[in-house]
Amino acid sequence: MLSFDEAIVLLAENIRPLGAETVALEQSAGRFLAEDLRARSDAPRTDVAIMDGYAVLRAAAAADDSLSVIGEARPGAPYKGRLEAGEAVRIFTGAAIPDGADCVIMQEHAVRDGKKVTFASGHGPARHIRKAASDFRAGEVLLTSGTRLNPSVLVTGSAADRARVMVARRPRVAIIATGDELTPPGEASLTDSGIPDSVSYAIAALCEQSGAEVVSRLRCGDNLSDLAKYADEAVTEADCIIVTGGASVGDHDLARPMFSETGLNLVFSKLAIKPGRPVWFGLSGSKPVLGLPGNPTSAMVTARLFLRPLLSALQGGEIAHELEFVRLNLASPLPETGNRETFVRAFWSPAGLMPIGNQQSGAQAPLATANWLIRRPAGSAAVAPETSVDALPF
Ligand SMILES: Nc1nc2c(c(=O)[nH]1)N[C@H]1C(S)=C(S)[C@@H](COP(=O)(O)OP(=O)(O)OC[C@H]3O[C@@H](n4cnc5c(N)ncnc54)[C@H](O)[C@@H]3O)O[C@H]1N2
Ligand code: MOO
Repeated sequence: MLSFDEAIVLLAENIRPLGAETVALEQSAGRFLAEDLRARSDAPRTDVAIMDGYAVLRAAAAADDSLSVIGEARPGAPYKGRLEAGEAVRIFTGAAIPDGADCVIMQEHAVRDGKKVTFASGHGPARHIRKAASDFRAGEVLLTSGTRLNPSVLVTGSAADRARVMVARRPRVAIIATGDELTPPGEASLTDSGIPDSVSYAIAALCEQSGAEVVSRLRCGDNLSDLAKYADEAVTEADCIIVTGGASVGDHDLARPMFSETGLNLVFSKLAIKPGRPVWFGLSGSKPVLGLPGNPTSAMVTARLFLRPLLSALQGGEIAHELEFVRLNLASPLPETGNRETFVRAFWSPAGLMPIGNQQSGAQAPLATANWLIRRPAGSAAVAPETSVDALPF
């Protein structure tokens, strides 16, 4: 069986970015940049005040000197003249420092009397000036292609002063949940033995969160001709197809056979990981098809490990960026692992990572609490609390 790392290499080798389009900046949130974004001007464009107060020539503004207030500087409305010794310009945070000034004295230290201002001693050595281009310079690359425009990144992107940006096309995803037993949530208890389809909703949410557009989400019983029809439609309408369940070896596990008419080049199936061994990946023509195990915990773990990187790569993102494990301390012991690399579900507590009690692949309730995956190599010995482990936000 292939390892997780080997499978990720194969995934990366088989995904090509979908292409790009230009959108208005206000439509770019959550999208992946498909160009390097360069600054159009320096930021700040000039030296600016970082406090409300008075711009002065510091050497000529000793305590109790009375200075003439010769004008005002506001952000976007600079004082146009030149300031001489003995003069002050009323200034507000963000305004350009007038020529001749080298310091802003906060208004809390000022006593204003008509056109005159004096400063009490004790306003300290700070000049309260942000230097021109101290944030970035004109022409500097602020964001590189492949960067996702999350809210903070959008500040940087907007500051580059561009109305339109080139972004990766959103992958159109079709989700097919397989299993005779599945019902829409709200209907299972009305049947004798149905269970709510809990996985496809979560997978759809993960796709949307990862920048994709879910164009269809179907539930289908274990009937090969129906499934084959859905497979064909999905490959026609979507850029990427996700199948849940039916991944294993049972007589009713039809996730791969359903693509036999449409065509499927299997890239990997069955990995030496726990949970999620039956996860599989292939291409139908050039379109990626990812099969997730039906067990809800296995489905979500494999979606985190493979679906997120896959959707990111379709949008020109870095797979490695989606799989940045960090070292964190354990709050409680972990038992030895078996012969599969193991991704332990855990949550973060003030004492460190706390593995969830129920580690079964079919568990659903713990998914409400687990927010980290601890990665443990196959054949790891038991470890004590305080040990540091590799962990990935889940
Ligand atoms: N003889 C073997 N049996 C199994 C093997 C194996 O290697 N040999 N692998 C086991 C492992 S590991 C897993 S994981 C499961 C997953 O297999 P499938 O992908 O075929 O999953 P299903 O059989 O379709 O379903 C498993 C389980 O999950 C429930 N399920 C399925 N879909 C959903 C959904 N959308 N929402 C909620 N729950 C769902 C389903 O009812 C089953 O209980 O196979 C082992 N078997
Ligand atoms: O590998 Mo399956 O996901 O444990 O139960």
